[in-house]
Amino acid sequence: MGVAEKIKDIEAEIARTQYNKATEYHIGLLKGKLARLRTQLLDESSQKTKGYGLSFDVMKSGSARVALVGFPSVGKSSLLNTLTETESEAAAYEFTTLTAVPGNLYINGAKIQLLDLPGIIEGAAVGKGRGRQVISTARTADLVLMVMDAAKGDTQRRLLTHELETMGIRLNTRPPDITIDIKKTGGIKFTSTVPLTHVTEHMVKNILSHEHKCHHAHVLFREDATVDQLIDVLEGNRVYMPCVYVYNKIDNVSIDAVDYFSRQPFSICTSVTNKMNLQYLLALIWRNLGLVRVYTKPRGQQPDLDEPVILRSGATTTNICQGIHKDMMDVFNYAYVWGCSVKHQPQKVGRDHLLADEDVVQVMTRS
Ligand SMILES: Nc1nc2c(ncn2[C@@H]2O[C@H](COP(=O)(O)OP(=O)(O)OP(=O)(O)O)[C@@H](O)[C@H]2O)c(=O)[nH]1
Ligand SMILES: [K+]
Ligand SMILES: [Mg+2]
Repeated sequence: MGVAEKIKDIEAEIARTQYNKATEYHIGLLKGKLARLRTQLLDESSQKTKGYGLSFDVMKSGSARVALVGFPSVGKSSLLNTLTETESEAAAYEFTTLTAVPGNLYINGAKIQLLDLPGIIEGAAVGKGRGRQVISTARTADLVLMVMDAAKGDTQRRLLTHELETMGIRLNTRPPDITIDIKKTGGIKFTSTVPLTHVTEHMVKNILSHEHKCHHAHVLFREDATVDQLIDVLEGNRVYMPCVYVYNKIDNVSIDAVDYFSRQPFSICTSVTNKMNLQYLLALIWRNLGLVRVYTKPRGQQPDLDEPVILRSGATTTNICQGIHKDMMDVFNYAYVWGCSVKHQPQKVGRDHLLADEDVVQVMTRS
């Protein structure tokens, strides 16, 4: 039996087993086995491409990458054509787009890569061919735009989320707060700092020893995590990224449907053909990428507000200095900062100061 068939078997067994206190242990082990097989499947396919990964060969460019993922003919290419200078063929038949097509978005002075991808269908993650390649490419993005046909909305969202999860993508959530420290001896030591309602020590030990052949480790739970979250930590090949759910073609549905979709978490309704809500979409993309604009101010001059330096959230004074000149940190003394990251305007800060969006920074070098 091939790996894909084994996966199907276990999925079917999990689906037909009713979840309760008596079965949760068994289901936990099955999930562990399933995760192992899925990782094996991912590894196998990347070996075939000589460790190159499965993804489409498109260079990253700009400050971030946003991937368009969705069923065929939901309007991904039409969206790329409307928001960027790039032309990607759009048409009324399914699977019009056959490869990855990059375009540039300009938001708040930042250049962001928008990546059009072929449409995918249910089973893409375990099937052969382009579906896996699409999701592998989505794994390299900083944000996923899940584009859907509002007339089919909720089902598409559920099915696609499952496909992405199968390939190790976790949307709109943080990595679980679990640490697993592999040891040489001493057995498995299990501790938690909070009461656990989803897993037991027995289950954790069994998943570690059966599926991972790990018999000596310190396991620490700092949150009430589920068995799926434990498996995510054990498998270790997960990517965590934000996702915006785009319900497109709202020109085709009732106002009640629009109202309903708009209220779903991380969601937006658009009509590409009628250019409805596209400005708000750009604003949502910006917010979810968490980029930071920083303006530099030369001594004795006004800051240059037309040319922000674009940094990732979590950027410090050091990062902006490195952006100005590679040897800047050698002569860095301190910096003055104006903006939301400081209490006093300006405030003197050191090299590890955390910058906020729209801060102004004046670097003072050692004389
Ligand atoms: N009514 C309506 N039609 C739209 C909208 N956006 C796109 N379309 C139409 O939907 C069809 C498919 O659009 P594409 O942009 O090719 O869709 P796609 O998701 O890129 O499709 P694939 O590349 O085949 O996966 C085209 O006929 C578009 O004109 C919209 O907002 N409303
Ligand atoms: K199409
Ligand atoms: Mg397309």
